Amino acid sequence: MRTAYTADQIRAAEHVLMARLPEGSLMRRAASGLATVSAALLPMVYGSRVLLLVGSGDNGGDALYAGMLLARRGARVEAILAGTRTHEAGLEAFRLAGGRVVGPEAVDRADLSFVDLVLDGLVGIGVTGALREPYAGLVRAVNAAPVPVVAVDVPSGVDASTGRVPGTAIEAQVTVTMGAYKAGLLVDPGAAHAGVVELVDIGLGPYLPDPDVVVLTPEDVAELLPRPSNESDKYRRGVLGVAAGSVQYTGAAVLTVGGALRAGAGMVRYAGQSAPVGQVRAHWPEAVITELDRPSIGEVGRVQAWVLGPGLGTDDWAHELARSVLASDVPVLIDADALTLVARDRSLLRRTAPVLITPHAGELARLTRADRDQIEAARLEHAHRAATELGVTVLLKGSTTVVAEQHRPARVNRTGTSWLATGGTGDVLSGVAGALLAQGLGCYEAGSCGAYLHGLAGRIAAHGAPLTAADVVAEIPSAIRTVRGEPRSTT
Ligand SMILES: NC(=O)C1=CN([C@@H]2O[C@H](COP(=O)(O)OP(=O)(O)OC[C@H]3O[C@@H](n4cnc5c(N)ncnc54)[C@H](O)[C@@H]3O)[C@@H](O)[C@H]2O)[C@@H](O)CC1
Ligand SMILES: Nc1ncnc2c1ncn2[C@@H]1O[C@H](COP(=O)(O)OP(=O)(O)O)[C@@H](O)[C@H]1O
Ligand SMILES: [K+]
Repeated sequence: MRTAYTADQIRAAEHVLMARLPEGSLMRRAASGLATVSAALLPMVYGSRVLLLVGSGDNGGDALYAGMLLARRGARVEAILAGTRTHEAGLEAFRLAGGRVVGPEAVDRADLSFVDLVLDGLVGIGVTGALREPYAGLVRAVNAAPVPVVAVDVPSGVDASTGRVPGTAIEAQVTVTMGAYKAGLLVDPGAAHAGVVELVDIGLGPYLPDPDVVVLTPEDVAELLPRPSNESDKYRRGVLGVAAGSVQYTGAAVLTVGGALRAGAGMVRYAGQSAPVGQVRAHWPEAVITELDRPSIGEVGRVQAWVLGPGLGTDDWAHELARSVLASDVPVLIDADALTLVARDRSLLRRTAPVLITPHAGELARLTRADRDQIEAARLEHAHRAATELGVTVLLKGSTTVVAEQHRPARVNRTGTSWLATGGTGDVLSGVAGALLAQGLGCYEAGSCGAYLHGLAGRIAAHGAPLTAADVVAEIPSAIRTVRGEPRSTT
């Protein structure tokens, strides 16, 4: 499990560690890691040109000490001192090693074309709000130039705790982060600015509290995924009910059922009207089907969980069917049209069995009456707030998927690909996560493992080219084999 923390958590841990060490030793450790990563990005350190952007705080200090180490190895290192102050000891050490201070005009396009690497040490976990001048102008100039950038600790302009980017922010190829991952490096929009994140161990580990954010590894997912045993039968493995699809949206039913079957449900019971029933029957003879003549699941038979909503419509029939599903005593995953129904009628959420909702930012905006852009800018905060306010587990979809539940670290998933931004892939995710719920995983585990597998299946299906939602369904078994470390094909 990869764990990540807020700026305050990091600061508190650093404080304790620093009190036990001689002054400056943490910064020396940080700078040494930074110089090592930077050197590896240069074809040859000796003779290469490195430009440091140095801000007024310790982030600038890290950059200066790393610049000192590179200068000692023969690099031509220059520093723009952008702050009103500069880390004094760092600057002295930098100068003694042969580093030169230059004016801000060094970021002119012509000058940058001679630079092999920029180290961004303007601001780290100490940032507040949007980057101010002259930092913002320097960052714009560097972003516009074709020069690789290593961000020190956090890309300047990214909020380390939340991943918010309230103004300009550096676009780094690599971010060398000190002591522990910052949550904002793992969540968009911040993550998109960070590039590859390299962690430098400065000995902070024992002093860190419970994490704010967690990222699952393939090993974590493999351990959490249910696996049939000798005693298993289709009922014991988990039966999922699917209430999805309508006359207008028959495909949603097919995709949800497909996602569920491929993700290992022992059985899928599909309940719907005649049009989607015909389609589901044609595509998935494995599904057990109840054609509904009234909006009730009374005749459907026992299930261990429900998926409610993809393509269901929002008319009175759909509303009644939603009420019937939510009146059951098993976990329910609520998606798509059913989220619109819940936004209109919150009383639908009054139940004791668990609820997992799987909105994209627009759907969450409707549910919580927040602004869509604000949700996308601060995904962690909004997912957590919705989980607390609604008393449910929230899986917020998008380029970074966030799974939030009250009193637990947010689980962040980035296995996906932007090729997944196509109609119907969300229905597949509902089927996958629903199947995991039916197999006995809690909402938090089913949501985070479902997002992981769905994203990975999308990546395998896309392979650098457009995909369809049906392709994602087909690759779910490959994704499961991949996390289990089994060969993808036995042929
Ligand atoms: N404390 C330590 O011993 C260690 C600190 N480390 C480094 O120290 C950094 C934190 O240092 P600081 O606490 O000094 O904070 P920073 O260096 O991150 O930033 C603080 C400075 O930035 C300015 N600033 C804040 N927001 C700004 C904005 N929007 N526009 C322009 N200027 C802004 C502030 O006025 C302040 O001078 C970490 O990110 C890391 O790089 C590492 O060396 C590890 C050890
Ligand atoms: N830019 C992106 N990068 C990675 N994954 C994405 C991106 N955009 C969308 N996705 C994923 O694609 C799926 C789209 O779901 P959704 O918005 O519900 O679409 P639909 O309703 O058409 O099925 C979600 O799993 C989401 O996380
Ligand atoms: K920085």
